[in-house]
Amino acid sequence: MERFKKDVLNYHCTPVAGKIQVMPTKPCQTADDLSMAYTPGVALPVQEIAADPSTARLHTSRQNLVAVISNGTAILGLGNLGALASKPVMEGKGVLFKRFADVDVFDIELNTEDPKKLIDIVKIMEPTFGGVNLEDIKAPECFEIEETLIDICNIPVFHDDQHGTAIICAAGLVNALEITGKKAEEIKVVFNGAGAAGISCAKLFISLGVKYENLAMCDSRGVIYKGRAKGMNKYKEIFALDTDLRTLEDAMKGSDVFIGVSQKDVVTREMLLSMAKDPIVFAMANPDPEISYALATATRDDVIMATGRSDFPNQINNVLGFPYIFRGALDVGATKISEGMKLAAAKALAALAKEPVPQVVKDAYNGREFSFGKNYIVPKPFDPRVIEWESVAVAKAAIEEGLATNPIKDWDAYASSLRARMEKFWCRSELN
Ligand SMILES: NC(=O)C1=CN([C@@H]2O[C@H](COP(=O)(O)OP(=O)(O)OC[C@H]3O[C@@H](n4cnc5c(N)ncnc54)[C@H](OP(=O)(O)O)[C@@H]3O)[C@@H](O)[C@H]2O)C=CC1
Ligand SMILES: CC(=O)C(=O)O
Ligand SMILES: [Mg+2]
Repeated sequence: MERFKKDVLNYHCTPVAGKIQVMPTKPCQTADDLSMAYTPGVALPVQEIAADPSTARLHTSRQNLVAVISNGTAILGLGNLGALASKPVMEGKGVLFKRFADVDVFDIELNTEDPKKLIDIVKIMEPTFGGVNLEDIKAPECFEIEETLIDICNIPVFHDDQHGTAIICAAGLVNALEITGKKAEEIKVVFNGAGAAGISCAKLFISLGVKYENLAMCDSRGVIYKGRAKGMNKYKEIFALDTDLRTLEDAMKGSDVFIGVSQKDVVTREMLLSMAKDPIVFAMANPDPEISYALATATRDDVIMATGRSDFPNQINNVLGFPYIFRGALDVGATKISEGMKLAAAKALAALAKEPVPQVVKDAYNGREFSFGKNYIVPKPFDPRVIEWESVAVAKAAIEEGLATNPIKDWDAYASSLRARMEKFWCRSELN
């Protein structure tokens, strides 16, 4: 552990501090270049944009630029540690946006817990960005912030902890159900965590067929039941059960699925043993899950076990969502990210997990073999096919729903452009 800590801090400190920088995309070597990049030449695109705002797409970096915005009130599962402390995570999101989907990011950490102030600041910044990714903003404020910004902005606004998480979790659930032969309409599901991630995942589970009466949601006070007075809000109220269950331990007995989006180590061996046959456990709290991978798999050999971490099988993490969803949305100039676009992303991920896995993916994971089954229910983040499957699905859904201001006409050319983006990060021979 000490060694890991040293390596991680060293990774962040050297050779330069932090994880991301800004690079020019045009030459600036000569006086002529300077005349074009800056004054007097720059006046010309200024006038073009003033006359027709849609040309900002052509003359500036806006359409490939996403704001990753946090106030640090729910940093991973570490809690409210403030805006400045959230910066390593937000820079990390920037790295993943770039590495996996060639999207540029400015990370912006805002020193306010006032939703109205945060909304006003983001709205004021709309001319700068092609999209806004809200991150690690705690519930319930995150819901009002996102809902309002979606209404008042003409660019996609997406709270990653809500929808990115829900999309991957839904893809994982669909495949885990297929492997265990269970049906969404019949399963008993326990959620631990009724915040940004929990509420959004639960809503998507309902649209996949899970029944409200079979979904027990818990928060830091235990089961959310009808009539509970303390620690409630209107988002939790939707999932309040008419039940005598009061604790997580009560809810776990006989359940088929456990979704953890809360805190580390809150699920015991006994709770896992009390679940039904072939339990599905997505313990997604970061950096440490609700029950460790080692304890869960040592306790039950019939468990399908997933965590949010990179170092165990089945990483259910929104890294498989936000880069590709924004890639598709930006490329068609989507004004919003709709339910249809989210569902298209989840279906694409679930389907890709059933395809044979190419060598480049195995190489990225020390030569390990992957095939669809209980230890491989969603694609790996280092799978260069995800961009084509997921971003294309999202772009198509945006067009079908009338949300695209710049619809794609030539899908083969679009697929080639996505491959070209990936060639910046993988060499061509690896991708073939
Ligand atoms: N793997 C992934 O891709 C992702 C994982 N996550 C993880 O999910 C967790 C929650 O994130 P997020 O929803 O954004 O945070 P929020 O702050 O919005 O919500 C946290 C929720 O967890 C509940 N909670 C806290 N402690 C406990 C506990 N001991 N037992 C039961 N519930 C508890 C809170 O209860 P109360 O309402 O009573 O305060 C609240 O409902 C974090 O660990 C985060 O890392 C989040 C996004 C993506
Ligand atoms: C992965 C992520 O976004 C989180 O844990 O908050
Ligand atoms: Mg997050």
